[in-house]
Amino acid sequence: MTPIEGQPILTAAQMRAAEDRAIADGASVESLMDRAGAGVAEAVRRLAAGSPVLVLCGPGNNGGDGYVAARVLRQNGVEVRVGALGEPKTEAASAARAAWAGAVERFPDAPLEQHDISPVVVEAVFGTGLSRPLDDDVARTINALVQCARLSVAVDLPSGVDTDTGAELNPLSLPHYSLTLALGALKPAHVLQPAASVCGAVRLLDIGLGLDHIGSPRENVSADQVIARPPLFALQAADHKYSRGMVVVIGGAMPGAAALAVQSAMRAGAGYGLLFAEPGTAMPHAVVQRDWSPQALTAAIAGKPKVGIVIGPGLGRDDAAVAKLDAAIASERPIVIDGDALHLLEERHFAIFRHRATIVDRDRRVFLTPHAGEFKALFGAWTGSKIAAARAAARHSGATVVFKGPDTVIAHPNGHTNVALAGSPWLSTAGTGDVLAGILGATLFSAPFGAAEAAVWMHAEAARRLGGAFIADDLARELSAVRASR
Ligand SMILES: NC(=O)C1=CN([C@@H]2O[C@H](COP(=O)(O)OP(=O)(O)OC[C@H]3O[C@@H](n4cnc5c(N)ncnc54)[C@H](OP(=O)(O)O)[C@@H]3O)[C@@H](O)[C@H]2O)[C@H](O)CC1
Ligand SMILES: [K+]
Repeated sequence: MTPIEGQPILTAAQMRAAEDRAIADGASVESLMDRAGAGVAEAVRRLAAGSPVLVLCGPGNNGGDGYVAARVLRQNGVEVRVGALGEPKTEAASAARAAWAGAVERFPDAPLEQHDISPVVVEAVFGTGLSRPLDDDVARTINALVQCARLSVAVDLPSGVDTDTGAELNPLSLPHYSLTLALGALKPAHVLQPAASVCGAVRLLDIGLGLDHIGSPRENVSADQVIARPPLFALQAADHKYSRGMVVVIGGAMPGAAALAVQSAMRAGAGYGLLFAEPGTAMPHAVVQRDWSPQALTAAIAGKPKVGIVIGPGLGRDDAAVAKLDAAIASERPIVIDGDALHLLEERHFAIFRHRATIVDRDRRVFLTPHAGEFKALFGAWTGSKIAAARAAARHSGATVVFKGPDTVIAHPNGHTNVALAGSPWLSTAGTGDVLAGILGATLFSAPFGAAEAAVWMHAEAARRLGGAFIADDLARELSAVRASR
């Protein structure tokens, strides 16, 4: 079982293509299924620790994996029952069914009884081949058995989630599994909500598909990946405040939000933090404050090689805010556009696209950090996969889009897309977006690969270290330790 940080994410169609390639290279569906079933059995045997196991098998190859797992578990002395939803419909699954020497109970032929319940449930009903919602009685039976189990393991995917979008296909909400064993590669449903929550812990099982080349720069095969712990540049003896990067936060009507952003930038490692805010805003002494004017911005950054602009937190949406955004865009420096500034782009009739030549075509890095509401306002309503929506938005705008949420997706204009694992739910508190925008200002110059990925990771890591019930100010303070650990 492999942890999933840094792993590639493949859609159902990409999985089928990978399976076809492996078969063309000499593997067989049976050999892949044997490896998948044996891997599931080994993991379940260890975790079940002697408890009896119920394996639920569907009609396709996901069910085939289940029959193999049942056989291997029994060979290893585990007490196993098999429940099947109909007869196998594929050759490989039929062969696996035939090799299972025990009884096969049918479900959901009768209402559940107490004796149907098992402390350990292995759910191999549907995987990537699920094509429509589950029948109600099937969904109810699986839900009840999974909910009553002490340990529930989904084989490849929990039945009832859409592989590519992470949507739940049934109106009845799905139970949360203890563990999902992703076979061969992660799929979007393992990282996108709500399915990611249904999966519980996710681990990867290698089934011999030979996917090592995926994500490597030489191969143009799916670059979507789970964000991993990022490398950050180590400080050098000769570093000084400007070599570490200067972050300029342009604030406005709500100075507290801009203050959070600039402090976060400095605690995340920027050498110099400059805030344009209302006079008198309370701030650590290390942060330099200036009164706003476009000329003051030009003067402050003139001759400085590493300057990142963060605009949006607490900016407001009045005429003064519009003028500030225009000046920030005109500065030609890398820019993080967040919060109110995203609304200004949208209110100005998708000015991002009017501005496109100004913002993007000068080999400049532009980051848009919308949450779901801002994303919809900027790019329109979306359906289907959040990964696909973010990718289209990045291509369309020419900016890197950090589509925030419990499943933050980072999409680059070149099509590369990365997804963060679900972070702490305690991040759902006011001001944490301002902190993220500030961190991104700092990682513009400290992350050798992917400033946005590094920022999202540091943000989540600070939250993880804090535990729970923190406020955005605590998150900003915790960044010092997170940065020092990298
Ligand atoms: N990718 C690999 O290299 C390997 C994957 N393996 C496992 O195989 C599954 C995918 O197997 P597949 O047979 O394609 O699909 P499923 O087992 O998920 O299910 C398909 C069958 O289920 C029927 N179906 C679909 N939706 C429903 C529904 N709502 N209710 C009832 N029946 C449904 C479908 O019938 P259709 O009418 O839609 O044709 C199929 O009969 C993958 O997830 C891995 O677990 C193997 O290990 C080999 C290597
Ligand atoms: K399953």
